[in-house]
Amino acid sequence: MTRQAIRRALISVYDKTGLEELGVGLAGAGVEIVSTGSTAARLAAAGVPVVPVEEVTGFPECLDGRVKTLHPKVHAGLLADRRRPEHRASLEEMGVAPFDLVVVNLYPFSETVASGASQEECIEKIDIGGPSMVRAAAKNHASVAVVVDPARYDEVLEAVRADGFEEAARRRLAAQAFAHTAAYDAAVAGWFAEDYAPDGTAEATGWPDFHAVAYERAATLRYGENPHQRAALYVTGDPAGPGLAGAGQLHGKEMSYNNYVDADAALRAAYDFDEPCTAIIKHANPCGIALGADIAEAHLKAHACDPLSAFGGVVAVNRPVTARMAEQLADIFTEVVAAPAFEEGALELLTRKKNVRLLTVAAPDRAARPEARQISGGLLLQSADALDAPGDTPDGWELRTGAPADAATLADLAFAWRAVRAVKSNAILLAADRATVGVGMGQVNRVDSVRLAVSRAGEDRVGGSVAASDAFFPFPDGLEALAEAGVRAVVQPGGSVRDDEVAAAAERHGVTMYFTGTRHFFH
Ligand SMILES: NC(=O)c1ncn([C@@H]2O[C@H](COP(=O)(O)O)[C@@H](O)[C@H]2O)c1NC=O
Repeated sequence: MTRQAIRRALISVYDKTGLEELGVGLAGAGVEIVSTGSTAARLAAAGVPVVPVEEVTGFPECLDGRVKTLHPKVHAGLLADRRRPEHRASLEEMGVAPFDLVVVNLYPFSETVASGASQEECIEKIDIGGPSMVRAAAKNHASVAVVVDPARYDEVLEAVRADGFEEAARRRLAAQAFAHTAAYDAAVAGWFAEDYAPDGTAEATGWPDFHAVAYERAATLRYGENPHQRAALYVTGDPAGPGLAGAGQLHGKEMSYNNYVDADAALRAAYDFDEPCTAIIKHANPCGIALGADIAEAHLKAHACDPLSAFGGVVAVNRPVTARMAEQLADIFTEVVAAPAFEEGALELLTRKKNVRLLTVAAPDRAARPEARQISGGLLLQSADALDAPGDTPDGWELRTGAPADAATLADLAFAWRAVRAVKSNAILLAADRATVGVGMGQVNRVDSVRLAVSRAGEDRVGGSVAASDAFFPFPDGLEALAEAGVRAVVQPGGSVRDDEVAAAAERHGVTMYFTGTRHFFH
């Protein structure tokens, strides 16, 4: 059996988009329509002949709609495998007519939870009969076509005219249907697990004992981190929502796997600041982050940090790209520019470069979801590093050595402290005039990160700069190397057993040193 002619359909939809057109088309092709409550009412109002499901079941819809379609007269009609003579005989014996098409979409459970509705209301929006029909029809796709997406109604009408869906098409519809109910169940199970972990620990630990998030493929990428690796992009929730996965691409080549990784790091850095900020990233590390009076100035300063490394970089900004910034960018080979928007003049200038990828990205919703990292055989979850600890602003800092910093120095230290969060650990970041001048990243000891930051800044710029360290100095050597290079103020978490030795070194060199009491490792 390849095509399965569509003569009888069951329609029960919460989202009534396109319902009338579907009903009119089906009825016009002579399809008998069986339907539930308000779906049937909408169809009837549109002049579509419809058989109420109660007429099929001989049982009234009851318990406030909790039971409408949960009946053998419905489910036998959905589950009978018409390739099997004994199933056909059973249907005849029981007086059950089979369905060829099922069109269902479910109560909006996630939307109800997101609206802040009460627990009772959320529970009422857990669809039971809908998923039962969808799963039954999907299992029995050899005999039944199942449609869960109103965007497919045109295909349904085409199939009706073509004497039904091909078997392969029914299988694809079944795959979509099972993905639909799986995502639905993941949302319901996740919601329950937050409050009612079977082992009772969710409330105490803040972590549900079950974690499932449904992702849908949004793009197939040319390759992964390396050309021999396959890759794809998956999104959860709104495919055009906040953050990089929901970005719109205005221009340029297809995004690559590494473009996504770097653009994500760049957005993370740029959106850590309220003031106009530009972050330039290579291999997930910043080669320049800066604030400016406007975005063009921020870009100029960020680029000046390390023009050599900025070649082929990924740029993110937290303000619309202006024509002035675009002029600055025009001569710099840049892989990606991610911004909330591009002013018209900027777009005109940047689109002259064939390859540069221009992305519009709504501000990432950083604190909304736990961060996940895959490890062999498992997944680590952590709450986001939200930059909202008391020690993330100078008001919460402890002056450990030296004279209090003047306002400009304090502003540079505050900038360096937020910016160092975007640098892979061990991270040392040198800054002047609220711009990075030297970044030491990813070293396996802190003193090497210091040396790297100092050498990248160069003698001219390191003198008089300030430094931030993402974690405490375990020994005085790092602090000494900074002071000897000319750094005059340092901000770091503190908390080492050798804090006194580190402080003594800072005192000796006349370095102002603040402790934040909070740490920003980034691996
Ligand atoms: N209880 C049932 O037997 C049942 N059968 C279908 N539904 C759902 O009821 C909705 C359609 O109902 P109505 O046609 O009354 O608007 C659909 O979202 C469908 O998934 C049911 N509702 C909830 O479980």
